[in-house]
Amino acid sequence: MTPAARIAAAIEILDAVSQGRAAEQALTRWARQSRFAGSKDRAAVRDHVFDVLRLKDTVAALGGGVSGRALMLGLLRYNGLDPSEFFNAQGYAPDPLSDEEQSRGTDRDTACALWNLPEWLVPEFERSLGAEAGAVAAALTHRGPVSLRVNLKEADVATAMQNLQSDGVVTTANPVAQTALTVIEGARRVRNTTAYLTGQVELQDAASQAVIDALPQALTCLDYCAGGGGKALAMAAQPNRRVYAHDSDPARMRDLSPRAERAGVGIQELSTDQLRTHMPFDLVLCDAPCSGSGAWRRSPEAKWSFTAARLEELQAIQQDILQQAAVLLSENGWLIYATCSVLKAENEDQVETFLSRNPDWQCRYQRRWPLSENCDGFYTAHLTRG
Ligand SMILES: C[S@@+](CC[C@H](N)C(=O)[O-])C[C@H]1O[C@@H](n2cnc3c(N)ncnc32)[C@H](O)[C@@H]1O
Repeated sequence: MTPAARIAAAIEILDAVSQGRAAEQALTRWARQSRFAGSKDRAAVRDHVFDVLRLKDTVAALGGGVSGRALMLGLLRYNGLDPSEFFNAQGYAPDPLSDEEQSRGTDRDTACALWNLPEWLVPEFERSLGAEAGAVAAALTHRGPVSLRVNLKEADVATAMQNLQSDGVVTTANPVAQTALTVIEGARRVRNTTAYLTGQVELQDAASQAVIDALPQALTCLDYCAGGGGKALAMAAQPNRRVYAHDSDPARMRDLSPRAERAGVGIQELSTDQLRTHMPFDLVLCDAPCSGSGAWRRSPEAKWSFTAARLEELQAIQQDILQQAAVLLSENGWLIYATCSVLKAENEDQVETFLSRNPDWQCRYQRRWPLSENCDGFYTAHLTRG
């Protein structure tokens, strides 16, 4: 496909998204109907769609509208490219720009100053992040790094890096966590490398790894909200831990067992009923459902669909999870709270609410990882009784 044909495809997909189709679904549907598109074409179209979704307000302002065509026009202008080189009707290129389209669009400085956040969220962003709020909003408009976790049970960091390199994946050490690597070349090859297939590395954000690095020593560890098991796997790769995994929706753990097998670690899955027979645990990790605001550059649609009502609903779920998890612990056990959110409402406020309702508990440690070029935004707190 020519670069212009890829833009035409992105326009079609963005129109489907604006009619309510999820971006992933719209991309898959387009790829199925476009057998001529190779893997590089699919990747380029996907990048266009996600770049637009990250920067929707800015590119809508630059393109003078919210149709797929206006958004792509805005993205080209944002990237300093001449739209008439792509909008020229040659081959599968989009139609040439009308006079009106040529003249439409806000000036660059005004468009680029937009925060690209839903308006209602800006005050909570400012309350949560203070002087950093604008910078974090801006960071969410860029692509996130591809990060790997070295599974120290299978390889040391240097060996994993060498093995990746021999399969065309170049990495660099990521300072956020001792096991973290950032992929600087060959990201699309990671899943085919021997290092990945033999469990030496896993895909995992560096702050997610740092949350596990920061955990206190404890033998029996329950990942109460295990989902796909990223954190359970990272815990199981550490020495002297016996790891259990639970999720209120057990179907979300379906990948855990093959991933654990590949990593050469043992993790026992527990249903909600089985928790009672295995308690008390020395440590319970609550990687709670959240806005995902620290990771919105990876799922930019979620940024635009997030509502104040959903935030309230999540806060109630997060508080319930902390209460449910607390009763599963031994007397001196560690209750660990974590989110990939940058919002105080989901982080510090939740810990405060829990402590006010449970005055015999204390917060021993808390840390926020700011969203950066190295990692997503994350938060964790370690709580104990007394
Ligand atoms: C942020 S995700 C977990 C991600 C996972 N820990 C990882 O690192 O890959 C949150 C998970 O919490 C689960 N969940 C939601 N409500 C829950 C509850 N009341 N009890 C336990 N798990 C819950 C969801 O099904 C979801 O899989």
